[in-house]
Amino acid sequence: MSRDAIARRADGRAAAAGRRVAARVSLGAGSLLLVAIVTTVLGGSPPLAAQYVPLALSVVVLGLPHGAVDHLVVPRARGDPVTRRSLAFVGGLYLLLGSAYAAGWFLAPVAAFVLFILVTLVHWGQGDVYALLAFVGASHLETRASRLLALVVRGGLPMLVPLIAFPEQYAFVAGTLVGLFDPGAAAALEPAFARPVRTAVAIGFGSLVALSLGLGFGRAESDGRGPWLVDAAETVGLIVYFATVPPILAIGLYFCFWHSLRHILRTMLVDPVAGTALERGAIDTAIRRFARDAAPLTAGGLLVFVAIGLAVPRTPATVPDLLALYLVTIAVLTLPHVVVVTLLDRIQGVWTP
Ligand SMILES: CC1=C(/C=C/C(C)=C/C=C/C(C)=C/C=O)C(C)(C)CCC1
Ligand SMILES: [Fe+2]
Repeated sequence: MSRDAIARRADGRAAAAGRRVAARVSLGAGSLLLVAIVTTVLGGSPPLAAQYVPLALSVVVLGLPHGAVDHLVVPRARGDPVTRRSLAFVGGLYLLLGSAYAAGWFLAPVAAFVLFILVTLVHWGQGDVYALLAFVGASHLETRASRLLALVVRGGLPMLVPLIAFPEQYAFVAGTLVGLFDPGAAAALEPAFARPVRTAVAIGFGSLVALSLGLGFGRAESDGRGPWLVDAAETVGLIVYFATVPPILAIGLYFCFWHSLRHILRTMLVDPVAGTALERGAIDTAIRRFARDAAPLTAGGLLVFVAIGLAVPRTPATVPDLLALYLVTIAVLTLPHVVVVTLLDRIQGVWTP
C-alpha cells in the first residue's frame, strides 16, 4: 500500500473515532431531556421562573455560541485557510440577510414570526439529518426524498408538537414577540391556535412521522436495524418530550443540549485542532478550542440583542419581553446561519446521497 493510501486509511479511522465520540456525547446529552420528562410527569410543571433558565443560559452556553463559529466552518470543512475574503463573505451575509429580516420584523411582525417558525423547522430539521447520517450512520435515509421527509419530521417536532400540546403558552410567546413591534397585531395569529387547526396539524404531522419511520424501517437492512432504532427512539422520545414538558423549558433545553450541541460537535469535527482532540477523547481540549473560537462573535450577538432592544418601539422591561427580544435576535441571526449550514451540508454531501 502506498504511503498516501495508508495515511488516508488512518485518516478515515481517526474521523470515525471522532464521530463515535460525537455520537456518544450527543446521545448522552439527549438523555438529559428524558430527565425533564420524568421530572415533569412525576413532579408537575416546574415554576414558570425556572422554565426560563435554560433559554437564559443559552445566551452564553451552547445556544448563541453554536452559530458564532460560522465565519470559520466553511473554509475548515473545505480544508482551505480562513482568509479575509471568506470572512468578508460571511460578514456580508450576516449584515445583508440579518438587517433585511430585522427590518421585516418592524414592517410585518406577524409574517416575520411565521417565517421564524418555518426557518427554525427547516434549520433544526437539517441539523438532525446531518447528525442522523454522520453520528448514527442512518443508512435507512439513503435517498434525498427520505432525508427531506426526515428534515420535516425532526424540525416539526419542536415547532409543531408544542403547538398541539400547549397552545396557550405558544400563543403567549408568539404574542410577546409580535407585541414588541405592534401590540395590536398578535390577534392575527389567533386562528392558528384554534382546535380544528391543531387537530389538522396533529393528523397531518402524525402521518408524516409514521410515513418517515415506516419507510425507514422498510429500507433498514434486516441485519442492522440499529440506526433506524435510534432514529425511531429519538423521534418518539422527542414527541413525548414536547408533549409533556412546558414549551419555554422544553425548547430552552432542546436548543442547548440537542441542536446546538450537535452542531458544535459538527464544527469540532471539521476543525483540525478540536477534531484531533475529539478523536483522542480529549473533550476538554476540544471545548476550550471551541470556546475561544466562538467567544468574539457570541459577544457580537449580544450587541445585536442590545441594538434591537434599543430600536423596538416599547422598551422591554419584563422577563417575557426580554425572552421575546432574545428570540427576535436569534431569528435575525439564524437566517444567515442557515445559509452557512446549508453550504456546510453541500460540502459534506448531506443532500446528495
Ligand atoms: C421559545 C418558544 C417558542 C419558539 C422558539 C423558537 C422559534 C426558537 C428558535 C431558535 C432558533 C432558530 C435557534 C437557532 O438554532 C415557541 C415555539 C413559540 C413556543 C413557546 C416557546
Ligand atoms: Fe443552528
